[in-house]
Amino acid sequence: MTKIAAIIGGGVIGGGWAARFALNGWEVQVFDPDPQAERKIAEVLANARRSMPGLTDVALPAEGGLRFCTSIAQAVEGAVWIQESVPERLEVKHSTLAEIQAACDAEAVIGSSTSGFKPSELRAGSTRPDQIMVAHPFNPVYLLPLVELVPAEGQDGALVDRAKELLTGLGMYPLHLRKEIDAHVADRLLEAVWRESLWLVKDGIATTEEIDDAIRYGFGIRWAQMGLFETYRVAGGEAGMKHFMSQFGPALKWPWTKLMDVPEFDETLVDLIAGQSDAQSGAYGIRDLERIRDNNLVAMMRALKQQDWGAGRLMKQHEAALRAGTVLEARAADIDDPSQPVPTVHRAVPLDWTDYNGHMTEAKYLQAFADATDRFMELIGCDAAYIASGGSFFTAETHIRHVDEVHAGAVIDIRTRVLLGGGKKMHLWHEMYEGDRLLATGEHFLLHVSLETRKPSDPSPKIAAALTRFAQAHAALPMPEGVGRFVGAPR
Ligand SMILES: NC(=O)C1=CN([C@@H]2O[C@H](COP(=O)(O)OP(=O)(O)OC[C@H]3O[C@@H](n4cnc5c(N)ncnc54)[C@H](O)[C@@H]3O)[C@@H](O)[C@H]2O)C=CC1
Ligand SMILES: C[N+](C)(C)CC(=O)CC(=O)[O-]
Repeated sequence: MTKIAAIIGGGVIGGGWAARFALNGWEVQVFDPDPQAERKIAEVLANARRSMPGLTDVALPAEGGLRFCTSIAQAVEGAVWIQESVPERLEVKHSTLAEIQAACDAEAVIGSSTSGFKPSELRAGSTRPDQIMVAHPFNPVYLLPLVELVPAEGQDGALVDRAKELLTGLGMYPLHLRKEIDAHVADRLLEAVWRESLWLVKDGIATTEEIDDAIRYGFGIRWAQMGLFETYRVAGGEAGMKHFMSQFGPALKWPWTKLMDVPEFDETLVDLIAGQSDAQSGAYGIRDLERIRDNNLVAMMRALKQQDWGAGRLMKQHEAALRAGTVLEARAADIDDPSQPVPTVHRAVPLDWTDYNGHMTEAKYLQAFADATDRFMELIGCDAAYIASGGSFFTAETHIRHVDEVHAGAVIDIRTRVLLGGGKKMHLWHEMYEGDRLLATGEHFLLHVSLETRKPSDPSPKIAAALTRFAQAHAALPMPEGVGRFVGAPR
């Protein structure tokens, strides 16, 4: 069943939420009185379409529609999730929430993006206070998985569980805060760093660029993968956290910090910071910086995914959920009709698969075809358990033809045919498509081997039977154009 999300306030954060929902297959209804909102959301969505699908190695669901509404009442109609992202002023939040509740389904979740207000403050004067909770995201909402989910004391547990389930379904990480507090958890940390940084600039100790360098060349990278406490545990050496605390704890009482004071936010400070920021980053437009940020975030999260760690582990779990129940999960025996080429890859082109020519780079064609081969091997029973028992296939020869271009964010499908399958031999033909457009073909000859002797050997009877089943069925198909081609340069 199609799910509907209402986005009330479509600025930086509302636009990010709209993209997160739409790219996960939800229908999105937006209300924002700003005449520029449609244009701004279209730009955020374009960035999201380019970057977000590359987080997983399985394609996201088909994108949901985006509809701009002329009133809050129209936007919340039929919505099971309503995300309020209006400016951070309590009276604006209150009037918006009242308008939402006057029209929305009583069962819908109302999440507020507020960076600082407590849910009890948001709910004051509400007709159905139990429906409202804080769902505080991080910019860019379409890439960063964290959402601080802050219910008020005594809030309906079933609704909180439903909220968590829906957010998890969007590939997000709901961090359920047990107690409400001003600015939640993450913003308290960020505010502390922000305040101290303002002091460092105001006092002429460091420029905005030097402070950014202090973060991005060092502890920022560390934080992205282990956070604070785990990082410090490691820094305690073999004796761990206790040693770390006894060694560095007393430093907290040294005059290192001005964290309790806020520098005067006068014109001089604003001009000083803004001027340095212009000198540091003014050569780029905001949309350029957004794209640079997105490229880096996707590459970092994909690296963490490979390590099965932190935000990367979450991406892996989301990917498994996307794969569940699709043909990409089937086994050979589950494929009713083996007469057609088998779908082996269904994914988007990630940003880091593209090159200086602005399209998918050649090495990644081999990776995509290798993934298709791995998937086909798994399908016929040559899975991790079989390989651990000592048998596998080695590729002996590969021929790739690049037929057409493909760009970041595009969904590609690979369909695989068996040209020859019998005994030790497996001759595969992969075709890569974007929709109906043929992008590339891959022809691969593989031999079954014993991983002990490293020599060709017969596969298990089960694998042989599954391979033969496809080979015989595919033999009835016309021979694909390009089979057996070589690079025919004139000599
Ligand atoms: N910008 C950030 O880094 C983050 C902001 N937040 C929170 O998200 C919320 C929104 O912040 P931003 O998106 O940054 O602000 P923004 O200024 O970019 O967007 C606010 C949008 O709300 C619209 N708006 C104003 N009154 C409205 C109304 N009555 N009904 C519907 N829309 C209305 C405005 O036209 C504007 O497009 C705030 O509560 C903020 O604390 C949360 C996480 C990060
Ligand atoms: C600056 N801010 C308080 C609005 C930031 C956030 O709320 C979260 C973020 O994305 O850093």
